[in-house]
Amino acid sequence: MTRHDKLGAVKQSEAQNSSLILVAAGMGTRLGAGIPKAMVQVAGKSLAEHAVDRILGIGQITEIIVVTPPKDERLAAAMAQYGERVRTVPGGASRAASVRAGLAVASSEAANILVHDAARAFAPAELHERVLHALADEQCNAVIPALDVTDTICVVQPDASGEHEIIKETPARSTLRAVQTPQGFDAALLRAAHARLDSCTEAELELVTDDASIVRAFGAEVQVLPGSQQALKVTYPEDLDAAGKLAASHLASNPSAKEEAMILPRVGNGIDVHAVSDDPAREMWLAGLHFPDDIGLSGHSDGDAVAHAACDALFSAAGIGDLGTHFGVDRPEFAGASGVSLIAEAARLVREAGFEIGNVSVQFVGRRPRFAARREEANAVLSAAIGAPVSVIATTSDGLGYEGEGKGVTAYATALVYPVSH
Ligand SMILES: Nc1ccn([C@@H]2O[C@H](COP(=O)(O)OP(=O)(O)OP(=O)(O)O)[C@@H](O)[C@H]2O)c(=O)n1
Ligand SMILES: C[C@](O)(CO)[C@H](O)COP(=O)(O)O
Repeated sequence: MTRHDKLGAVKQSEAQNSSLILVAAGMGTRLGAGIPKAMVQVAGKSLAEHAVDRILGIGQITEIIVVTPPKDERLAAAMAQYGERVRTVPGGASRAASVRAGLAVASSEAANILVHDAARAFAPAELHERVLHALADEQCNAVIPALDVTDTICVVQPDASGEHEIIKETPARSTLRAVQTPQGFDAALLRAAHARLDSCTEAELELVTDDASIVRAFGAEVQVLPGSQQALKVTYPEDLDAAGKLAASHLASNPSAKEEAMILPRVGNGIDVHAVSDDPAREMWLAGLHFPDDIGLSGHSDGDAVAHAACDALFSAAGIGDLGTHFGVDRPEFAGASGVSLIAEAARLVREAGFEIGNVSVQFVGRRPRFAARREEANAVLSAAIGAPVSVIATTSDGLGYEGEGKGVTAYATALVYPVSH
């Protein structure tokens, strides 16, 4: 009786249903993009989207479970574009915990389960297919792709003083491989091996770096296939250059992907209201300009409603919160900051989140200040602050409402941003 039979599953053909767990919950601390790594944009698409796009054409993979960053719904929202075949589940504090979250919701019908890193977003469909093909063999219950290593690899240990590392051993390079994903497993085997980790602490799970090692520790044999240079793991900022080249060569050799690569812009709105101050000495700042003939707008900051509305529109377009999120109590350096410095920082944060700014348009409603003569000046100041065109227009409200009575100003802003590769 084979191990496979013991686990109670019987392979019938290569056309067995398979689930794929795409682990995409990591924070990407080594990449340092300021957003979860799977959301980082390369050539107009997030890493998670690149990964899913390469898998969708494989009919044998009947469901793709994307394990998303816990407490962050943005990636799950982005995955809705793929329909029912792609489902999402929040991940855990470690990669292993995230795989377990995926396993908990994977279909019990699946004969095989592939586990794949979103960080290896450019692993070609051909690699997934070779893993699935290997699993179709009755004797193979676990299979991974791996590359030969080109460096000499040594095992280290602390020296007697504990201050330095010394070589413990240098294994023969010909016996070493650099392990990749997708890693493929008989579903029952993977579930049983992971069940052994039920009592592990978070710290213990953190030490588990892949699923093949879990399955091997459980006693199963793991087959090793030749890996793919395209399955590189985006880990450090330097890896994004290589990722950009892989995305470009995929587009060049795949006309349908070229059509799909249309970059969709995103818009956001923002509104801000400030009352005219009771203090006749209060300076009026609006749209980045000082209006010496007017009484200023009240507020903790300079009261620049135009700049504040523009910030919220930018944040909303990029889906990264609002003024309170970014200039709240945890950033005291921005307490009371000028409108121009806030909008400049908002633009920096939007770019850090993987977007370029198309333009920002703001209209304010108020009796004062008289704006038309200084419109070009305001546009120039605000455009320079964000590095993209800003246009501001003004209107009165025909004497109606608080704006018409000269008691306050309302600003309405719209921003357009579009994803770019880092
Ligand atoms: N808690 C975690 C940690 C990692 N991963 C996923 O596991 C894969 C490999 O992890 P890694 O490259 O280390 O990603 P991060 O943990 O995001 O990176 P870092 O260690 O630099 O923070 C990635 O696709 C990552 O999203 C996950 O789903 N859940
Ligand atoms: C699973 C993996 O990609 C195989 O090489 C790797 O172990 C993941 O490591 P990471 O530290 O979570 O990036």
